[in-house]
Amino acid sequence: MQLQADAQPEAGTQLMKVRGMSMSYGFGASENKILEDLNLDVASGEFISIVGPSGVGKTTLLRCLSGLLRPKAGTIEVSGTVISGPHPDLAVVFQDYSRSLMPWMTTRDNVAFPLQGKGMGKVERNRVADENLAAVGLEGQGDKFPWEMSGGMQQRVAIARALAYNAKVLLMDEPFASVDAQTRFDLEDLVIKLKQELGVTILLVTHDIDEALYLADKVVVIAEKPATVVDEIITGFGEDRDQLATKADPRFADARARIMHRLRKD
Ligand SMILES: Nc1ncnc2c1ncn2[C@@H]1O[C@H](COP(=O)(O)OP(=O)(O)OP(=O)(O)O)[C@@H](O)[C@H]1O
Repeated sequence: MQLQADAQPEAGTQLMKVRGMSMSYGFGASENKILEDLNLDVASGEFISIVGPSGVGKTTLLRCLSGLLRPKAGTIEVSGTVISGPHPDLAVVFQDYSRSLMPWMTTRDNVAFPLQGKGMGKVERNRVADENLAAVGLEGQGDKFPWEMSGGMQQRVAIARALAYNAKVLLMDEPFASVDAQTRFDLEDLVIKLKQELGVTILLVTHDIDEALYLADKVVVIAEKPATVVDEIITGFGEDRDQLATKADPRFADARARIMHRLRKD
């Protein structure tokens, strides 16, 4: 699978830089401060999992990073440019695939649709869509409609759409929370493969500490109210990940204990 591997910036170069970011909902007496003075560095090719207590502001953080929400203070740089809204280098994959795919369009058309904005002709759009469907294990499925597919397959289509757009960073908000356990493991291994083969950078919000550790190069823990980054754990598991062996690694148990301890304090 080659796709856009060449289009990605050199691994390890800084791709996103967040400085002093604060976010709140409401104003004046009813202001609810969610995030405060949050800093984050994302290198090209890195897989970062974001964990934190329920309701702490993980989705709010991801929405700010994607440009869908505007922070109240601070800056977000993508590829050296401060962003103030959605950016072509960023693509979001939501938990609710059934609402993010358009049911009246075939899967090929769902993947190809955003490419119209890039001025690509129909033949080229369909070729790129089919290539990216193949990259997520859906070769030859382009004529199916989303409602003809399982939840896991639909989430693969949503990932293919983000890849087809040639995003440098995939921002994923609990993307596997609505599928069964085995499908979840398959999708986790799919994103590991996409990261390794395409060099795409991934930021994933999850409630699941094991998932966060299994997938990530770095786990970022956010906590407190308003929330900020309270811990960063470099997992150090390397490229070879296995659902059984990696999770049985003593470093996995140590890291899990460290995260749970940090979350219990909150
Ligand atoms: N659009 C909104 N308007 C007002 N308050 C909001 C809005 N969205 C979220 N909130 C509040 O902001 C806080 C953080 O919500 P957010 O969804 O970001 O947290 P989370 O960590 O992703 O939650 P969960 O763990 O339940 O997924 C919550 O108290 C929530 O009620």
